[in-house]
Amino acid sequence: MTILSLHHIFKKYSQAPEYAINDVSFDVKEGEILALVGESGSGKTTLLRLIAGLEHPESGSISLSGQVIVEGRESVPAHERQVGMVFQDYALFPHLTILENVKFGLQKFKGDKEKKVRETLLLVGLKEDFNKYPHQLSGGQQQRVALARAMAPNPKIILMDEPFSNLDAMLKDQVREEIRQIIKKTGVTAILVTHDTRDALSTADRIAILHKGYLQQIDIPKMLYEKPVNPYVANFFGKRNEILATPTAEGFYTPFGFIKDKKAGDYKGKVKLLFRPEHAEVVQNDDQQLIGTIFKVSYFGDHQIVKIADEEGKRISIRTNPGRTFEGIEKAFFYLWKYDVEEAF
Ligand SMILES: Nc1ncnc2c1ncn2[C@@H]1O[C@H](COP(=O)(O)OP(=O)(O)OP(=O)(O)O)[C@@H](O)[C@H]1O
Repeated sequence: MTILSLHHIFKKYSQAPEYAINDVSFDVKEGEILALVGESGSGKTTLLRLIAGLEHPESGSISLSGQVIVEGRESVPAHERQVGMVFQDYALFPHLTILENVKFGLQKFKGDKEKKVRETLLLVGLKEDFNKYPHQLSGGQQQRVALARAMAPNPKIILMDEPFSNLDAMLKDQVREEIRQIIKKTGVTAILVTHDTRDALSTADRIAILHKGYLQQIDIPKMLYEKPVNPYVANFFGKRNEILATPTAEGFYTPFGFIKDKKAGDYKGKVKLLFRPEHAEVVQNDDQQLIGTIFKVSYFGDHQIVKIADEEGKRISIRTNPGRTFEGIEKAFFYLWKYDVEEAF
């Protein structure tokens, strides 16, 4: 069931020459985790603030839980929207204890506040002394307190702005998984803003990609990765290799050799063959169609990237398993098992 709907939202800041948000529409389902991704300035934070009621659009409407909260310039004030916010720097009050910080979010709560605070802190996995102050906690623990404070009043949706950006790389992987589990356990709907594609891919059920205030695509991670609707989306999740090729009725001539493919007959001018490093395979047998010079092999623990150059020195990258050795090997045979074709000019 849909819990949040945005319809044709436009937002322009008064001093800015361009719209920060351009005709953005999408729905979020109940219990879903949606990641808003995009490079700096793409409009992620603006969109989050529009949903929270901290900014107002020029036009468009937003509904939350069946209630229209924004209709053009008319809107329900932020504090009446039942939206929980987790800020990038957690925004915990330094002079309040963990318990008091979470209790602060419950000012309008009618029941036993103390009990609710303790229940929520346990829910987010905090077993610490609740009378500690924020500075006595690790980054990951502070984030849980911020999440508990946002969740305690039972909001309809939780909005998280760059929730993982203050954590170091080691902690990040663990915290991402924990936060996802907590959100899923409670069944709350969440939108998180991130510029890190790994955050989005590992935490979200669906991902929305923004570029210059325009929504490019919203879909499950696999679809964004495998079926990007445009080159911007395709390149957002890691660069793709490009090989310039000449099509014939039988296949594509490339600087690395000939690729048999009847599909080539559909093209007239030069084309680009686009593929990700994991969509090609380096092989030992020399009856393969493609060959190049090994330029560099980089080891990353769980995989290796082999850079292969054509005669002019133009390189492509192929991912291989970490056990392969390339010592003393000059030439590599490879094939592409999946690629897109685009007209080159
Ligand atoms: N208060 C403001 N006044 C004027 N322009 C603003 C304001 N806030 C944001 N903008 C502009 O609106 C656009 C979108 O900004 P926004 O902060 O939403 O992007 P973002 O994707 O969240 O970026 P970042 O990842 O850097 O936080 C940018 O061009 C930005 O310069």
